[in-house]
Amino acid sequence: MADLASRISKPSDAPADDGAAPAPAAADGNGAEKPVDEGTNSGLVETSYDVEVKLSDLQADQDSPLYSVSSFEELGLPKPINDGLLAMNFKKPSKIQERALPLMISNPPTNMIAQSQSGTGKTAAFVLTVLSRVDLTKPTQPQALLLAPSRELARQIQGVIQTIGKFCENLIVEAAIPGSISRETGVKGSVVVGTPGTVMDLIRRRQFDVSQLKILVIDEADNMLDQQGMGDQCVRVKGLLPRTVQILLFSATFPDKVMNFARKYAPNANEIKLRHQELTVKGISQMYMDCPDESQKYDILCKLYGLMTIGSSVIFVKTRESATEIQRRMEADGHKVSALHGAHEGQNRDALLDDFRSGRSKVLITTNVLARGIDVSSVSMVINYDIPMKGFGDKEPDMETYLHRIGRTGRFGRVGVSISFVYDRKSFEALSQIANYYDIDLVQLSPDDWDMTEKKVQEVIKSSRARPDYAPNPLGN
Ligand SMILES: Nc1ncnc2c1ncn2[C@@H]1O[C@H](COP(=O)(O)OP(=O)(O)OP(=O)(O)O)[C@@H](O)[C@H]1O
Repeated sequence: MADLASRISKPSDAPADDGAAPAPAAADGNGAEKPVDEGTNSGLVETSYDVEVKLSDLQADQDSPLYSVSSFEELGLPKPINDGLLAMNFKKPSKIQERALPLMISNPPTNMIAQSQSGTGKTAAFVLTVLSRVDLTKPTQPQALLLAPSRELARQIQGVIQTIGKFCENLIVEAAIPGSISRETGVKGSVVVGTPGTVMDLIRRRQFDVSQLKILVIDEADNMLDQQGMGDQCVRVKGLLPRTVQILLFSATFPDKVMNFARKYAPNANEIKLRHQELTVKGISQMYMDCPDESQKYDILCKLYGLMTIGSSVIFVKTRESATEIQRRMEADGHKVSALHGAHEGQNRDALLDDFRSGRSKVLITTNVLARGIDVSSVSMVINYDIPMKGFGDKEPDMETYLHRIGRTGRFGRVGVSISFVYDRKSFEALSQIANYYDIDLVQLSPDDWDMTEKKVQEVIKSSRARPDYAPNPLGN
């Protein structure tokens, strides 16, 4: 407890936007108050003034992971790819894009292990490399394979490739996730994005010809290569590919243990690494809620509901059962929430996430299945209802999962809030270790001072509006 105590700011010590994105440039509107969401019982109110943070300001700040000096044109990518970037309104590369792309697109192809904070544009970095390698005169010959840990992330990456590649004639991008590839035709695209199990099945059944693959990308690579998880499958997939394949491994986190394995998996790779103290995104204000005991967590969550619906929010819980149970109770209490986890059918999961992306649903309760990679820019709050733990018997805090979960907000220079619920010595100590590891000062919220809680959280959320120089994401998020 002492550790966490040294890491926290009491409500009166620090402004709510401590550690948030650079100072807001302007406030417009008159600050008039209006009810947040009729039909909720939170009684919270929303002030209507927006605050603008210009992306161009962030990209001029040398300390920002979005900083860069060059332009996409300088990379010399083919015109259809540059046109795709223009259509996305990507004006300048982020730091990871600027550093990694020249190394990845050069010839002869070299492997890459690349790390960069959540929401800083790793996807576009590897997607541009993939597009630069594909020969569009062979549209049905698989040439690039991208692996991701969840069907949602695979679908999202497929969408990004299709969007950036929309001017690349004959580009066919297929998703290799359960139920997506017809048994009769097999894989008939030049780019394939999938989950390892399905990809493995397709290759084994000879429905996916990998003989001409030039590039293998593994997103969330530390998770994918972990021997406790999908490591074996990724090793087997690689064993079936041509030996010359270029391997790109990307993640926001690379614990040392996995890094050693990653170096064997992608030999002689260029490496872009960060220290763990550099991993948190400034725009995310990290807070914690000091709950008196476990039974009160649910009531506190319901009290926060009004704030959660100002933008969109994700609530992370430990198990599928508790996701379903919290959804049931919140709905019974008149709140509108969705729950997405691995027990749902694939297509049901797709529909739930599509609703959340489009804003039709604003509060999503989920498990670690959506902790990584999912990019929905309107998410302004993440709640760790349960602190992420790992190891047999949940003995240690899961540092990586914490970072990925809170990274669902604060995407590409936006601001957001994360609130981690603690209620006993174990959860307190786990969060304290996380705070020490990443060198973060967590702001304490108290359920006994609801006015202060509301003020601190609202101050951040209010400033999380879309930037004026950033076009809406063509994926609709
Ligand atoms: N150069 C750019 N200019 C403007 N927006 C960008 C640029 N590159 C990426 N983005 C946007 O930034 C957001 C976050 O990017 P992305 O999803 O690739 O993050 P990430 O680094 O993969 O994060 P995570 O570690 O959470 O997977 C996306 O909405 C993307 O469209």
